[in-house]
Amino acid sequence: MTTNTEPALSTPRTEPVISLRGVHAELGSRPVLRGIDLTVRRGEVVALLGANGSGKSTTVRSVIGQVPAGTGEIELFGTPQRRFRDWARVGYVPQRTTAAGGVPATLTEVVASGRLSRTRFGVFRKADREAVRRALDLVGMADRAKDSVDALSGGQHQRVLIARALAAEPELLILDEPMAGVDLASQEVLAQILRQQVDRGTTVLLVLHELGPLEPLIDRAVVLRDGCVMHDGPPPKAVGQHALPGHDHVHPHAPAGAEPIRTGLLS
Ligand SMILES: Nc1ncnc2c1ncn2[C@@H]1O[C@H](COP(=O)(O)OP(=O)(O)OP(=O)(O)O)[C@@H](O)[C@H]1O
Repeated sequence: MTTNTEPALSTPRTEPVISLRGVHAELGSRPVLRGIDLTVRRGEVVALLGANGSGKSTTVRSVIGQVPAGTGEIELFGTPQRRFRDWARVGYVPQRTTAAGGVPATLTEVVASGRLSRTRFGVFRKADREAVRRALDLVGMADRAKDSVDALSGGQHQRVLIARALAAEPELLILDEPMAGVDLASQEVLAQILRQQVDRGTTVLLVLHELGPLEPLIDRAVVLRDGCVMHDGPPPKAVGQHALPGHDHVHPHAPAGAEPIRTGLLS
């Protein structure tokens, strides 16, 4: 008899939740993604990094079908994206939007819109109303449930958008720069919320400019440049732009007006 002390090959973590192979995409007839390979496995927290315009948002938007992929393959939970219908399993927090988009709405109404995918014909049952309340509670905004989203700060908006994504109790969370325009205190709150989700086994793909307070959560960093993957591996260790591989660097003895020395991945 043999005793198997190795983890089973079928451990949930090996299951790809997102899989992109050779993905190309064009926007305005300009190639923006030029052969992206990216796999995110169940339970992983993967940060997508890169300079402005390197294709991070386009990559996540292609995953959720907002940008049509030209060539290449995209799979979600092992199903080709064009056949994937189970969108309630995916929570998405877009980049730099306000929760209301100019439409008067309460926090509950905005968060409830994220639950629609779990309802039958848009009818909210008790379990759905509870899920909405729970999502607001998770982001610490339950006491503001009936307030208008117009009255929120940038960090609070972001929390509501995360609650909207959490309302469907997704297995995969995709967040596009969740920390952008968010004050430090709210960043800590957002990091705490994400930590709870990760502890529950939620898979996370997030676009970041720098790791910041999320650094301890990140399993892997994928760095893009000009629509290509430049690095896929351990996240950079320290916090801040200077810690990221490849920040632009002007040598102290360089002549005035000299071009920055491009040191690597993020330039
Ligand atoms: N709708 C569009 N039409 C044409 N080009 C676009 C469109 N959206 C984005 N682009 C271009 O595609 C490239 C990649 O944009 P994308 O938003 O994916 O980059 P990013 O890495 O997320 O940048 P940032 O960090 O500034 O958000 C950029 O050059 C951008 O100008």
